[in-house]
Amino acid sequence: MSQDSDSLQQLRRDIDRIDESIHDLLMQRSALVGRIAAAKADSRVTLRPGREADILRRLLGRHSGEFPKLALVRIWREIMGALVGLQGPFSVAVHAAGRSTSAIELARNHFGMVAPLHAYRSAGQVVRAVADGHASVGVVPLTPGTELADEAEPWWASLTVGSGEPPRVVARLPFAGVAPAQGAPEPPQALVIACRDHDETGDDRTVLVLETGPEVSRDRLRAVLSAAGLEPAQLLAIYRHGAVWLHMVEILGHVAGGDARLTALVAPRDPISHASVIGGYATPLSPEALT
Ligand SMILES: C=C(O[C@@H]1C=C(C(=O)O)C=C[C@H]1O)C(=O)O
Repeated sequence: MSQDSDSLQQLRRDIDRIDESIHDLLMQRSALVGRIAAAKADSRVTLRPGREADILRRLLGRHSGEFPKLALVRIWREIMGALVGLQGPFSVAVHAAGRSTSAIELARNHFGMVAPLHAYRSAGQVVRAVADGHASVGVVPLTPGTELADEAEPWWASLTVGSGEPPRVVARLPFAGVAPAQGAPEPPQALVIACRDHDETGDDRTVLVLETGPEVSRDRLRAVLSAAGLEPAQLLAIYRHGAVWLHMVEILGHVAGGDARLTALVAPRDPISHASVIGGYATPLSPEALT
């Protein structure tokens, strides 16, 4: 026979009642899935990263009380990951570089426990798996500021070409990251690709690939972008290949492919000979937004 006090027993009955309410609502939320899937019948990809970001921002905006925001985000990531998987086939291709499991962890944390993950040995294989429809989305590790020279073309360069609905960058992980512990290395990051365009959310970043001649400094590139009205947020990677340099750059805001500022970038006297939008994403939540 339990020794717990009557008041504890009563509190536990309250918790059981609340759990059942949460559970009922979860089942109700899931019951909408058929209608949601039907409304997307003409779309190859059911995932909507922009909508998911809107939901999380809205909930965090109304949140109060003791329950930790990070835990709130994690619960909703699990719910949304499960619901995407109920709308049709959904799988995640991950570039598991070397023995590192960090991209797999990022993918699990974002897409939840239910989504099947498949590890690939190269980022190029991940892009192909997504392009061919073998995977719904791909997760490729990102180390901002990466410099590559004369190796095989990086995966992101291949997103500038392709017809039909080629893979595009649609999210940056972690969407809800925590600040690294003091002295600890930068936490792992990744980009998510899928065969659809990013939906504007009102707080977004755009990823551009810029082609220049050699010896274009970061400062020069920043100046040229700013002069064209595009605010560079971060230089994500550079690929130096003989006389052709490719730069993957993150821009503040949502920039559509046909934006006049992109045309202005490729002016005859400027160092940029080609500019392509390869995707975009809802700006990830800052660690401050989660405390
Ligand atoms: C339910 C939808 O499909 C997916 C699941 C979502 C959810 O569980 O809220 C949100 C966006 C989509 O990734 C939707 O598009 O609204």
